[in-house]
Amino acid sequence: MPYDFDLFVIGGGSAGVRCGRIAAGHGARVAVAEERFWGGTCVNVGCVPKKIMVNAAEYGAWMEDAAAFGWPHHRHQAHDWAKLAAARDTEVTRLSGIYGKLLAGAGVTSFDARATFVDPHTLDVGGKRVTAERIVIAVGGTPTRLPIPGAELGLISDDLFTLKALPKRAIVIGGGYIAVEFACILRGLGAEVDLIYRAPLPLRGFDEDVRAAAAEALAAQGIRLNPDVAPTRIAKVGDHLMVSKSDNFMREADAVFFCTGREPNTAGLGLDKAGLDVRPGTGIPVDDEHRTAVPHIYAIGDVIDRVNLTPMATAVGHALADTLFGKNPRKASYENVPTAVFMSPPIATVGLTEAEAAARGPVDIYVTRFTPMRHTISKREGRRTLMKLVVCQNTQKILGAHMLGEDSAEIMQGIGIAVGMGATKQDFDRTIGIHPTAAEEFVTLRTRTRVAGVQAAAQ
Ligand SMILES: Cc1cc2nc3c(=O)[nH]c(=O)nc-3n(C[C@H](O)[C@H](O)[C@H](O)COP(=O)(O)OP(=O)(O)OC[C@H]3O[C@@H](n4cnc5c(N)ncnc54)[C@H](O)[C@@H]3O)c2cc1C
Ligand SMILES: NC(=O)c1ccc[n+]([C@@H]2O[C@H](COP(=O)([O-])OP(=O)(O)OC[C@H]3O[C@@H](n4cnc5c(N)ncnc54)[C@H](O)[C@@H]3O)[C@@H](O)[C@H]2O)c1
Repeated sequence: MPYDFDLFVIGGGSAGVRCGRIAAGHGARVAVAEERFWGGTCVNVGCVPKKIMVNAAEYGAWMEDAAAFGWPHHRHQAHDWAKLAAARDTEVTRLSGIYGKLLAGAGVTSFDARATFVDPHTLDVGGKRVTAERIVIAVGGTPTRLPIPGAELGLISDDLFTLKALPKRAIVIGGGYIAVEFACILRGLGAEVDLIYRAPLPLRGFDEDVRAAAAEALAAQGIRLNPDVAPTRIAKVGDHLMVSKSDNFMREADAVFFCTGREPNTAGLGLDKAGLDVRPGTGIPVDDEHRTAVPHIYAIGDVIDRVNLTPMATAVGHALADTLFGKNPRKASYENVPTAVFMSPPIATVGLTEAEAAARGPVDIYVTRFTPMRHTISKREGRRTLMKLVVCQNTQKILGAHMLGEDSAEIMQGIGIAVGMGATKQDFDRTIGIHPTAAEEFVTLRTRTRVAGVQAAAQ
């Protein structure tokens, strides 16, 4: 039976647009449906508007730093939220438009509509029946709220980008990427911020030294840290909100943000009609070729809930299109994915944490902390840089590199190439530094700080 399309992609975000565009470039007849905004989360309510706001938040402190370098101190007025919002929205609209145009340019048929399964090869696309030989599910995820009384009074990450004004006092619940980034944005723009998280340190999953340094940096910029707290209730008291838990913990604010994770957008997609049995709120299971349990249906990006990052989504979408239509079967690797948390100062990392590496065998640990040159002059508190290398004792390969400090994300991209190529500590040591930079510390870490993982080796 002839199908309307060779490939139908559900979702016009990072993963879906790349997959559809590349498949069309290989000559496939492709359609992509997007129900909300072209470019998806990254462009509209994620990486892009977030990074613009991170930049905005940093400028305030830089203006103060500049005074120590002889510049007049100009920070007499409060930040102009409306001006920032307008500039941000203009950029987001521009980028979202580019995503739409990229598809049109590649010859993809675009549907501005929601797509749901009717049967394994048929979709309802905004009321129209469309068939496809292969289907890629790239529907992303949605922010979640905690199931506590008053949760509906709280905001989710999308809401930061539609707020009309900076809340004077904000509570951010969560200790992950979005929570710490949002806490720094709000604080940097002038809000009083409480960060409430259930663990002793924020950023579970990151290296322990980095987590401790992150907590220090957050506190130094005036963010009130509330570790080991799982809130149980939000209530409206007069014109403000109160977050509480069962003992006498209570915090008041004008806005409460839930930054407590995201869940895959599988609800109402008709997966059962496609023959897929997926538990609500969980990622769609796929094999290592991103094939679901139904062989002609694939799932990529945040909807599989594996590594929820834009470059991972696009890499996988691209590889899948090359595999299916480009006569170039290949996989994007989930190993050694570099990542950054754009808090202030940012964290960037690639490879294994000390704990992960030590569980596999003996490792040499190199750690350094220092005040970057800019802040020996500015005297700004809480800007100490942390750099760390985790090195396999047997092979001397770099298993992990971690940094908290200014420009860490820019620095870690290059380190990621070296780590991915299997660079050793000796390769790092023989590289000539660029002076004077913070980055040169990565190639001048001469003294081992400690050894870890000896117990794992003994077992
Ligand atoms: C606040 C925030 C900040 C982030 N910052 C970063 C960052 O700095 N760096 C980074 O690498 N990652 C970041 N991320 C993560 C990144 O945005 C995601 O990993 C990435 O967008 C995932 O792409 P995707 O294509 O899988 O999903 P999405 O981009 O979410 O795209 C899915 C699309 O599918 C559409 N859709 C859903 N259901 C249907 C349907 N039935 N029919 C039609 N369309 C449908 C949705 O509207 C959406 O546009 C951030 C995320 C958030 C929330
Ligand atoms: N800079 C970046 O690359 C970037 C930025 C933002 C988001 N992202 C991606 O988006 C994903 C989602 O971000 P996120 O911050 O929403 O998720 P996350 O998984 O990073 O953090 C969720 C936080 O919510 C907490 N939490 C979850 N359930 C809870 C509960 N019942 N009670 C109390 N706390 C609870 C967790 O402990 C954690 O601290 C990230 O994992 C990341 O992959 C990336």
